[in-house]
Amino acid sequence: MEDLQLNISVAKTNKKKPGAVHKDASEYKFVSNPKFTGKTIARKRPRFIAQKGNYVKTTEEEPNKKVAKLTQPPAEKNDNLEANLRNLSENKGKFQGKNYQKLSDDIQIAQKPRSGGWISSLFKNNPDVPRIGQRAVKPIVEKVFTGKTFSDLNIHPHSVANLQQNLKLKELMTVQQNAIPVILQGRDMLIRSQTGSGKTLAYALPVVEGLQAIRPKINRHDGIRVVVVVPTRELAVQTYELFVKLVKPFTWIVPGLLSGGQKRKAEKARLRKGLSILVGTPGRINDHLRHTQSLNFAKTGCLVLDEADRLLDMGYEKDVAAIVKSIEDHKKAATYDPLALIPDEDVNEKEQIDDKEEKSEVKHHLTDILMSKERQTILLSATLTKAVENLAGITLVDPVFIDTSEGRAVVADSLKPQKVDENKIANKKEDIPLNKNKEDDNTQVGDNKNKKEKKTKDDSESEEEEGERRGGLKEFGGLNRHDLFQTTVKKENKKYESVPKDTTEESDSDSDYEYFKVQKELEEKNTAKDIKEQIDDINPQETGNKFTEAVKSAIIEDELVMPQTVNQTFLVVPMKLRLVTLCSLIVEHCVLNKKGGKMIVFMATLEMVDYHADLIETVLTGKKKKKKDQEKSKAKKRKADGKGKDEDGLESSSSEFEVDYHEPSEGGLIPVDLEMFSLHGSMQHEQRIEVFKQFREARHGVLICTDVAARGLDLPRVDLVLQYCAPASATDYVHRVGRTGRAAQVGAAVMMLLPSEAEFVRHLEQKRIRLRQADESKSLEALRSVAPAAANRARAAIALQTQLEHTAHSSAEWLARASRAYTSWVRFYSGYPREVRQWLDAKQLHLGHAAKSFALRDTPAALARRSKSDPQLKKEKPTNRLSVPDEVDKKRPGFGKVKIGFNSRVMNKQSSMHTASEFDSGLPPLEPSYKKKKN
Ligand SMILES: Nc1ncnc2c1ncn2[C@@H]1O[C@H](COP(=O)(O)OP(=O)(O)OP(=O)(O)O)[C@@H](O)[C@H]1O
Repeated sequence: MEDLQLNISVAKTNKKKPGAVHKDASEYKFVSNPKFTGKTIARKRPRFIAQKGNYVKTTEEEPNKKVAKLTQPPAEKNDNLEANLRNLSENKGKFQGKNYQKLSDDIQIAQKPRSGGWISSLFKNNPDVPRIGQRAVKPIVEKVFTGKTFSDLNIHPHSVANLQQNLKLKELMTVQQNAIPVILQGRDMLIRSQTGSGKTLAYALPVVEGLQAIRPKINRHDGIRVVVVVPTRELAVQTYELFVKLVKPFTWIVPGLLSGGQKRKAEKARLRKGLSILVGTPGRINDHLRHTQSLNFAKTGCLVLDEADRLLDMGYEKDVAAIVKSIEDHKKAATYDPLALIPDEDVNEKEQIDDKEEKSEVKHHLTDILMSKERQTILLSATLTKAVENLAGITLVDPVFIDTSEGRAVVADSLKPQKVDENKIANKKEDIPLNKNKEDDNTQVGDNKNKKEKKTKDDSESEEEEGERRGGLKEFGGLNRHDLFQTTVKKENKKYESVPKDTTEESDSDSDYEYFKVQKELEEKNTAKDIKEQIDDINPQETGNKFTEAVKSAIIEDELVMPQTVNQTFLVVPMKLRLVTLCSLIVEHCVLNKKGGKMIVFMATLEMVDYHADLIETVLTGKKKKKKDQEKSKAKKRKADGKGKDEDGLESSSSEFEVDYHEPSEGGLIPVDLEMFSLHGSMQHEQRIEVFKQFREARHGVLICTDVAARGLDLPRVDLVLQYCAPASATDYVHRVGRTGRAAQVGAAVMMLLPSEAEFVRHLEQKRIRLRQADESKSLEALRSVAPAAANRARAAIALQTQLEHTAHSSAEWLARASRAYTSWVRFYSGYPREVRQWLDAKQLHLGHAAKSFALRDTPAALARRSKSDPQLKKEKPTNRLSVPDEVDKKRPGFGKVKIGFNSRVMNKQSSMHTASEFDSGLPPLEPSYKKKKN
């Protein structure tokens, strides 16, 4: 190891009044000298020079003249430290670099602030904040609600009543109105609609409808009928919970959850007991496919890939491909079992009769598919990528593309090229319920596809004529054919409106039967004239709106749709002011806001999340922060190593720190009442789900998180999304912002940018996202309530920054966490994908200022040294650890043969690297990466 010459100067390196007492760690300077001779050399610049333990004061005018000899060193502790340092340098062989670092940290911690706090140069040398003029951007609009109700759909009245009474949902959302009838037809589908637009219900409701209609009724031992794959555990829990609510009236349908991090044994037992609907993360599902015999997809008739682009982005492509392959293989392998068609003996006679009648009345083709060897596949996302297009190409057969944004094709069907008068249809789609598939194009779907539609044709001549005229147009701008009877059916349905809230028995097939009878009668009553009148309003022209074309053009256009109810702004803040600005925005929104705001703060790395959540909570609320799990494991470790000493044998400092709140003097802070939550992919599973549930229930508070919370999560009442770190792509921006303004609620989104990053908004404008620059001068205002004695907001910010720095330097643990957070952010920053690097350029960063924004007082060089010696900071580059290594693939039965149809190179590797560390499949390591050598 390189020799180190440690020049300990007790003078501050920057200007200071002569004779001042030196208390800041930056006063010490460590100089590397390869020609180290063992001597400690005094430097000229400092006014206090260390000479063999004696402190000698010099003057600036006569630097070599000793004017006074201090009998005592400035502080005993510093003296010890200095002696330790010297000792270390002399015993260099015995110690590794981290020991030096440990001492350097101890020196920093030993420094106490002066009574007034450190003088912070927060407001000096900051770059000017540029004014980014707003360009005329016309955002793409998507109408959220349709004015139609669930009873307008051709679904079971118990479902309608359940939605109204238990889920409190009445009106149909656009995507639901468009997608549900098509899904009920059993068509494969790609759905794109904006965040918070109700996509989950758009597929979950028809799936439950299809399942409940199967006769004889399915039971949990029949096998898994529906598989729903989602990218994160929280989303899996959320989706599973929705299914639980939807199947309430149909208790014979059993949903189940497989998400990473849970005990495999419990999940195995659940699978053995049997499930009808399986919701899970791809890694975990695959894990069970390999290890759990009872997981079989032979009966699976529907596969849903939610947040499809993210599933591919996260490196799950192999797992997704393996799931698709398993479904195909299991279905093929399943032998035809004629006995299965014989009803159970214990089914009573009456039920058998009902079943028979209902069987002949299968309402939806989806029910047929769920009973057959076919498969329906549904892909969904608010944003599309080339990888999704490729995935669609592989997994979808004769698909329909539904895009709910205005001005674009509402529906693009792969079956017959159609030219649609888009504007007219967009205008008409809310008002005019249309009939769906026509006979002439149904033939292309396959014989078994549209039994119900055949019936429709018989019922209505005019529909057939219309179908011919439109060349079999699949225009799902309205409701299915049941809508045509909606008014009368609604009246008749009244008697079915109440659903037992706690249904423990199977729903009564009597009422089902009666309902179908009434419905049939009503259908018959409906005249051809009525239908024609309604359809005549639409006169779509011919040719040209095919699935692939529509998807391609949607991807090429690369325009993103944002909820119009979200007020989007960006705030340009110089680096040094970022942390205090963040605190100010939190206080303003969650403390000063009388209604009590609920906000999400997105950060780049899990180290940042952990550190900031604890630091801000400690300083703003004055609470002692205990990280229970960490503390426990540390306590155990300490016990094992010898009481109170760390691995270097040095006294370990307490990891807890209580903020000393002074009487409101100039530098004093008063604690505020604030609920803090943090969420990232490396948290323990139980903790992670607990935080998710707690924040979901909370009325106000702050969630600091990584992008693990950016997708699909429906967290009620979130009225502000703050992006503390710029997103890795415009798509990520959309999904982060999408956590607010859901279901047409009002929300706000603020993106914090550095002056060097300000032009990033131009990139978003190109995607038709419109943002307004917020006035940064007011962003610190809220801090005056935290530091009431401060003369102005700048003083308040300085007081807060001082306290933040003081806390960050209060123990070795804090300091290590701060450094880790800083280092992880620097690494993250230099890994921004190429598309955005011109605006988010690591070369533009001022690392010294950046350190300040992490409440650190070190120089970048010192921080780099610390990160090198930090055993906890992973040295290897972040890898896509969710994908299974190729060599492991080969060992899996059947897995190695999977041909990955969608080009994994298409996926943005950079972006997957960014997210890789945030997500965890919950899988144990497949093989130990190395074996420890025993000496
Ligand atoms: N018909 C409806 N009426 C009112 N609210 C609804 C309706 N359907 C769904 N919602 C609510 O809308 C919210 C958003 O729904 P959901 O989570 O399905 O959106 P999403 O489109 O999947 O969003 P993301 O793209 O972010 O995943 C949920 O709170 C849900 O309960």
